[in-house]
Amino acid sequence: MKYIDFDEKRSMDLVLLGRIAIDFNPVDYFHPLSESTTFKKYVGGSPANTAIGVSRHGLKAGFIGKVSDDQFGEYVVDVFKKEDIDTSHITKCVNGEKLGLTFTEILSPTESSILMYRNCIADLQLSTEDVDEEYIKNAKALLISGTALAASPSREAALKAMMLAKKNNTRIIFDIDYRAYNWKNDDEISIYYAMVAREADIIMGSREEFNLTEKLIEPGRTDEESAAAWQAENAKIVVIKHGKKGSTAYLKDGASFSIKPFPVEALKSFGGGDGYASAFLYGVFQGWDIMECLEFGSAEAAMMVRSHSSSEELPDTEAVRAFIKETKEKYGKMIARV
Ligand SMILES: Nc1ncnc2c1ncn2[C@@H]1O[C@H](COP(=O)(O)OP(=O)(O)OP(=O)(O)O)[C@@H](O)[C@H]1O
Ligand SMILES: O=C(O)C[C@@H](O)[C@H](O)C(=O)CO
Repeated sequence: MKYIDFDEKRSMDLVLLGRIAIDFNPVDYFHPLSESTTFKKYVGGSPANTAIGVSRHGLKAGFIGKVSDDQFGEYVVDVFKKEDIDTSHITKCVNGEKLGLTFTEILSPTESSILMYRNCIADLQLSTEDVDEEYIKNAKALLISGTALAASPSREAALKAMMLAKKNNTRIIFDIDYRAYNWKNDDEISIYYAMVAREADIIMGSREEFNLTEKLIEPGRTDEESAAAWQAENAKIVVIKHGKKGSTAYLKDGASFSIKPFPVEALKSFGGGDGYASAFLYGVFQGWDIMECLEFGSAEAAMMVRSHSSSEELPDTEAVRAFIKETKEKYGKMIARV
């Protein structure tokens, strides 16, 4: 069942816009960051992780982004090329801006935090000249990561991409993806998040992220009220995530479907969201029933919270299927559904 009417003739499935960065995750985890001495380097940044995730499922993905003109910029672009992601619209900074670095602290499976180095940052230098109408026109969908809206000129670049997507019938996916860094205040967050949420066909975020989006419109909405309000605009699917409590997809006809997280022994509490988005969106592109999309998303998210990276260990389609099968054999068929 198709929830979103993608133009199947287009060569690219999904173009993602936002940050590519680097994660340094401690090898000596379960210690405070101040005590960790050894880190493993991975591609990071939510939309970059999701680009890798959907590409491993076989979607044809491209990326609009800005990287540093140095060895780290080369590293992330090389990883994308190996992952078969189109890098033709990733450009280099010309004024020495640097790629974002994220040092992660994994204190315990449930207590993680991220320390981001995002001053003079490459990804927020993306500008309107970097956004090409033909590229967006050739894609079935555009995913905008909310952090791209945090500051100019990236903010205008993201809004231009959104406007061109609208004009060319490219479906818009909004991953709210809130990161406190680089935002000036909550009013700005609400102004720019709401602008994109109004135009989006699919909106994905946590309750906190919907609260930030709705601050200047109507604070205090329930999940049902949020879904109905965005569906009165353009949204066909609204996904609201509640971390370990699970997540719910709301459809335009008023129906809602919920899923619990798959039981796993987590290593860290971050990285699940991008695995979730990769697998859920893959299912939507395949025209699966919404419950199958949710199950796939929840399964891949669980696989990623037990992994050390948020990118390198993203699974392919067969691996997610195998994980679902094993988990159901172990815990019973309906374990994942609310
Ligand atoms: N301990 C856990 N065990 C299994 N699944 C989990 C666990 N924690 C989170 N998940 C899964 O990951 C999904 C996304 O988690 P969360 O709601 O924290 O999103 P997020 O904030 O977007 O994540 P991220 O930190 O990756 O940005 C959840 O909906 C759930 O399916
Ligand atoms: O920039 C980020 O999104 C943080 C990342 O470094 C990390 O990959 C993550 O938290 C994934 O959601």
